[in-house]
Amino acid sequence: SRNRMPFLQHLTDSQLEQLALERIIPALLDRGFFYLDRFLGEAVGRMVLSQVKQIHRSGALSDGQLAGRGSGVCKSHIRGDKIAWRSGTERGSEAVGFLLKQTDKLISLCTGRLRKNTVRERSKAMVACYPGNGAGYVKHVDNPNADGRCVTCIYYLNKNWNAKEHGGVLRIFPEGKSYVADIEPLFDRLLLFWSDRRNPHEVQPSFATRYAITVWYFDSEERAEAKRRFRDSTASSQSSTTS
Ligand SMILES: Cc1cc(NC(=O)CCC(=O)O)nc(C)c1Br
Ligand SMILES: [Fe+3]
Repeated sequence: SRNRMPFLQHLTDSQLEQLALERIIPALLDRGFFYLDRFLGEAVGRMVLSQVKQIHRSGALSDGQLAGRGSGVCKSHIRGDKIAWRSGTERGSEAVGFLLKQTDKLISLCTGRLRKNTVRERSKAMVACYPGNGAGYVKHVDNPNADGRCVTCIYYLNKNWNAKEHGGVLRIFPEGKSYVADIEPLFDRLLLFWSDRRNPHEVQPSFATRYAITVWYFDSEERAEAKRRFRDSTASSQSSTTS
């Protein structure tokens, strides 16, 4: 069918392995984050972008949750992104599915050598769009309280992005380091970073439409422990209400 993916996978499995071993693992160990350009290649990157634009046009993107509990501040000043979750198997999201297949391979190559625990699970893909009204995303940590998320993986889709004019830079403040890392959300760029307190980050105000796809990879042990804590806490709260 027209939608069949041109399986010209940009990086072969052996290239992904070389990338993981020679570049990603050393960077994650040394600095805690890593990004590379031309992850999927022009053709497949464009397919992902066109599918994300279609998701946006179809009105499927909803307002991102508030970072702080409805603190009265106008919503768009805390988080201006509009989001939609995709597993990558939906009609019209085949290219997102292909991106996830590539990141799954890459992450499993990395975490197998980086962590004592395996990374077996991940979230769905979160398709995000900052509408370009000056909204950004306040400085935050993705996983401050051991909810299981260990690697944040963001794929950027913005052609001809000029940070001087459009803003929208992702600024990471690596814990304990004297520098910040400014990452422009460029087309076909993949960014990986530890999701915990090592990497507070913010999205600076964006003045053009800014698309990104984020997926979080879970450390199975930490995820299981977080679920246990959640079960205990809800059990105890139920017991208190019945008593
Ligand atoms: C839903 C959600 C999104 C994000 N996104 C970013 O940090 C922006 C990254 C970028 O687009 O460069 N972070 C958290 C902790 C949650 Br929750
Ligand atoms: Fe974040």
